[in-house]
Amino acid sequence: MAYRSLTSRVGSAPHRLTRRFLFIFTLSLSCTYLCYSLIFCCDHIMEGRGYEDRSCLLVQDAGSKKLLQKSPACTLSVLAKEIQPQAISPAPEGKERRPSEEGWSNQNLSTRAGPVRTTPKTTDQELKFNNNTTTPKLGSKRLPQAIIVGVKKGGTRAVLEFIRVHPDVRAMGTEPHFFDRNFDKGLDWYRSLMPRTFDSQITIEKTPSYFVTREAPQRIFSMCRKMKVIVVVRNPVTRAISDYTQTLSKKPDIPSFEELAFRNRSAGLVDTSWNAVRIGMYALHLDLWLQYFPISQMHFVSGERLITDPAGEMGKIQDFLGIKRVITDKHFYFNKTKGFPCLKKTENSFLPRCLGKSKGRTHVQIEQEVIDDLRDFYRPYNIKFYETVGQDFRWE
Ligand SMILES: Nc1ncnc2c1ncn2[C@@H]1O[C@H](COP(=O)(O)OS(=O)(=O)O)[C@@H](OP(=O)(O)O)[C@H]1O
Repeated sequence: MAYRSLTSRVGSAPHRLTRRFLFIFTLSLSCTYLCYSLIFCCDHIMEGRGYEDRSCLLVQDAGSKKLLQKSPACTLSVLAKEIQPQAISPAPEGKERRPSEEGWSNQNLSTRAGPVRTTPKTTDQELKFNNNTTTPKLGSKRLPQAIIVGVKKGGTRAVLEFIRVHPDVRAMGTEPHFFDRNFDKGLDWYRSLMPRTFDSQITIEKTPSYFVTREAPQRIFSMCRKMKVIVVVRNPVTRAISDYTQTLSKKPDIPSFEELAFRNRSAGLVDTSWNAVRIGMYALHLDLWLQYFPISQMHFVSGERLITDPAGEMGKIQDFLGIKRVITDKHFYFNKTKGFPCLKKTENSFLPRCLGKSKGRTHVQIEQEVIDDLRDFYRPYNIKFYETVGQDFRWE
């Protein structure tokens, strides 16, 4: 008996040791597993939809370019889906399609439903449309985030030349006419024309005919619904005379301004089919743009104030673009010979520069009576335009 209890006590000591060892081993294994699971789980939280959605929302909601760039993956995905011009069928004749109307979603504008619900994937299409041309030192060619859409003879060249002095803006020098004449050439063609930019810079182009091109708002919207649209407007009567003066300088044999402007002069019937007259009916054209873009996404520059107070107008443009007010009155001087404000230095040179000879021409002399009749004709359009824009341009 004494022997049995002795052996059982002697035999249980290593047994207990083994059990203790097994217990500690199991405990440490469990701890390791728990830690691993926690880390593993966190990884999944970071990659989960909630995170992606938030980064996409930045792109969707932010008007500012800087936010766009903070979530590049989403931006790429948004761009790739938005820009497929060949797939956009024209709106039915006489009826512009509103973005909210049915059927629009079939036109590769799936981003309206929101990239927020899409897991960004890099497809061949995306690679094609996105920054695969990036060269770290030179930047990359990007589609514009802001466009000066008009108006012809409003002062669009002055705005472009002034804004490109800003270090955060790069502009295409010539007019690409993509959304009117060259739309068939496709977005790759359009983008290839753009200057190289860094992430912090805005790409901008100007084509004054866009404002009066029926398809332009829809096409621009389908490329980038967050596009910042700039319109430089000028007294429509002066604008028409400026337009006519330009045409006359190229074709000296055209009929007189008066002959072209009126269908029946004595009855005071204005010929609205003449482009020089039609362009100045701003309220009509603006209606089409407002079917796609909210007024807050459009900025209207006074062509008159651009001459009398260029720094003031440029200040407002910089605010609209969400960039620092770098261009101030220090950048301008009034050139008495030219009769216009000029830049003290430009984007590429420290020398002063005025716009070319075709900007600031002496206008053809037009009878005061003709001017008065045209002013009367434009009055209702102007008033409607002031009301819509919320600015009085004082053309009366
Ligand atoms: N700083 C400065 N220098 C020269 N010209 C200036 C300037 N600011 C505005 N303007 C006015 O710009 C008018 C030409 O407008 P656009 O550049 O839009 O013309 S175009 O549509 O690109 O042909 C041009 O019209 P005209 O005066 O009729 O020639 C100018 O009045």
